[in-house]
Amino acid sequence: MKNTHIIAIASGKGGVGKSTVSANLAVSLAREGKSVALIDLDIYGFSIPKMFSITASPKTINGKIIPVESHGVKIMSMGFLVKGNEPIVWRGPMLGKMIEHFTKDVIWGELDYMILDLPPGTGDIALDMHHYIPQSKEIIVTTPHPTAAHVAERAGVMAQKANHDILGIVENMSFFTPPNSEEKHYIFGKNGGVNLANTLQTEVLVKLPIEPVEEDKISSAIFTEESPLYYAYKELAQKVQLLLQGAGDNYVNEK
Ligand SMILES: Nc1ncnc2c1ncn2[C@@H]1O[C@H](COP(=O)(O)OP(=O)(O)OP(=O)(O)O)[C@@H](O)[C@H]1O
Repeated sequence: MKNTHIIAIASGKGGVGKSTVSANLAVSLAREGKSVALIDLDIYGFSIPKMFSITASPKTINGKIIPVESHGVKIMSMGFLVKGNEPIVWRGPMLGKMIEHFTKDVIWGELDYMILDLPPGTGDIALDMHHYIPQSKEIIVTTPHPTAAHVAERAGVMAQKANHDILGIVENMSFFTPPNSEEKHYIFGKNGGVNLANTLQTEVLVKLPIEPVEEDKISSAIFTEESPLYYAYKELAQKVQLLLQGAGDNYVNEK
C-alpha cells in the first residue's frame, strides 16, 4: 500500500460525528477523483454500512475480500461480517487481528487515501492502530462543547505520544442556522475546537454546521449539493489534500 495516505479519524467522546466525518471526507475525496478506501474500525458501534445504506456483503476471491463500493468509495466494516444487528463480543487481542485482516486480506488495489473510522476514546483499537499502522496521520473530531473538547484532548495526546501527525481538528455541530435566517446559533458553545487546536498545536480544519436529519432519505448521512455540509466537506477534502501534498510515502507496516 505504498503511496497511500492513511488518515485515522479519532474522537474522545462518542456521538460527536466521527463516523459521519469519516464517511463524508472519504466521499468528498472520491468526488475529487481520488481512489479512496474507508475502513470502519468502530467495531462495537459500527455504523458505516447504515450510513451508506449498504445491505450487500463483500464477495471473496481466493480467500481475499473484495470491498463493497458505494459513492465511489471502497468500504470494509465489521458490520458486513456479522448477522443483522448482533453485538460483537470480541476481546482485546482479536481487535488487532481485525486491523491486520482489514488492511492485508482485502483487495484494495491502488489507493490514494485510506480513511480509518476509529472507535471513540483511547482504547485497544486506537492502541493497535498506532502499532500496526504507525504511518497513519490523524484528524480529531469534537463538538465545540468544553467537555467533548476536553476528552478529545486525550485522544490527541495519545496520537502525539505515538508520533502520529495530527492534521487538524474538525469541529462538528459548531452552530445552527435556522431556515430563512443567516444568524448562527452556537448551541454547544463556541470555542471547543479552537481551544483543542491550540492545546495540540494544530489548526481547526473546518467548522461543520448542525443540519437536521432527513429520515426518509436514502444514504441520509452522505451530503449532496443541496446541503451546506456538502460544501463544508469539499473544503475539508481540499484542505487535507493540500496538507498531504509533498508528504512522504505512507504505507501499512508489512511486519
Ligand atoms: N453536523 C451534524 N448535524 C446534525 N447531526 C449530525 C451532524 N454530524 C453528525 N450528526 C448525527 O449525530 C449522530 C452521531 O454521529 P456519528 O455516528 O457520526 O458519531 P460518532 O462520533 O461516530 O459516534 P460513535 O463513535 O458513538 O459511533 C448521528 O445520528 C449523526 O447523523
